[in-house]
Amino acid sequence: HAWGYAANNGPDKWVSNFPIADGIRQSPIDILPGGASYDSGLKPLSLKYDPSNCLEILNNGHSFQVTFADDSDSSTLKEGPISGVYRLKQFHFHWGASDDKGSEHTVAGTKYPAELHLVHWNTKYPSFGEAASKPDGLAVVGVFLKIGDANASLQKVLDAFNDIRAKGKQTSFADFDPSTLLPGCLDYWTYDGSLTTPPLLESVTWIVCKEPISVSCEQMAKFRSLLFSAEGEPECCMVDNYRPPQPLKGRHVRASFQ
Ligand SMILES: NS(=O)(=O)c1nccs1
Ligand SMILES: [Zn+2]
Repeated sequence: HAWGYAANNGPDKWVSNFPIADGIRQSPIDILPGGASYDSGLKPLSLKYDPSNCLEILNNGHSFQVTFADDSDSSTLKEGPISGVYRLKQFHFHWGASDDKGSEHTVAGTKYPAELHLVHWNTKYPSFGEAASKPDGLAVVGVFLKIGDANASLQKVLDAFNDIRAKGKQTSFADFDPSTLLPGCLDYWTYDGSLTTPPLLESVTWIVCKEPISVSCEQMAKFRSLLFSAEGEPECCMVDNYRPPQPLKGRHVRASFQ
């Protein structure tokens, strides 16, 4: 049976099919602000996204994902801790069954109700697939979600959910600017890590924003209305699709701020 987040196929079981699960640069991690060292050499993030690159939204059975056209350098991440140009491929979220859990990264043990991942690949490689197997191949920007005011930008994404309730469903999704999902302050922590879902490849430069964005509890309920299951299968709510923090194994976390 394929990997998932249930007791029989969840994060503790992934190592049997993906031994790198016990590797030396696995993600997510618990970020200890006191343990991160300020690096004045870290540049501000340069994120430039073109809403016309937005293609579709899909339920892939693990999360929902908004995919972007990545055949040109019109939606890119530059600077920050990385060198070169990385193209936006997709963004997706991880969330909990209740507001007390759901994020993958944690901050001094604090779990947020959800976490946004904006996935970019290094254009020194020919494609996402190629880049995903290289140590400097991917850069993922992580943004925490915190319960508060409803998020108008996020609502545009949630309004598409009726068409993608079940695994394998997708629908067109156009003219969305993902930068409207970023916090006002782009201070970040950064460390070398991995994909947090199988194949768990150790190819990700993680860039985790210190400042969360807001989400209302009604909007969180909408996340939880999606299904892990496909049409015609017994309904299984898509919740708790997060991997818990992994051992740091001697890695250093750097901060872009003091
Ligand atoms: N959750 S993640 O951003 O590390 C990711 N996993 C697979 C593709 S992108
Ligand atoms: Zn993710």
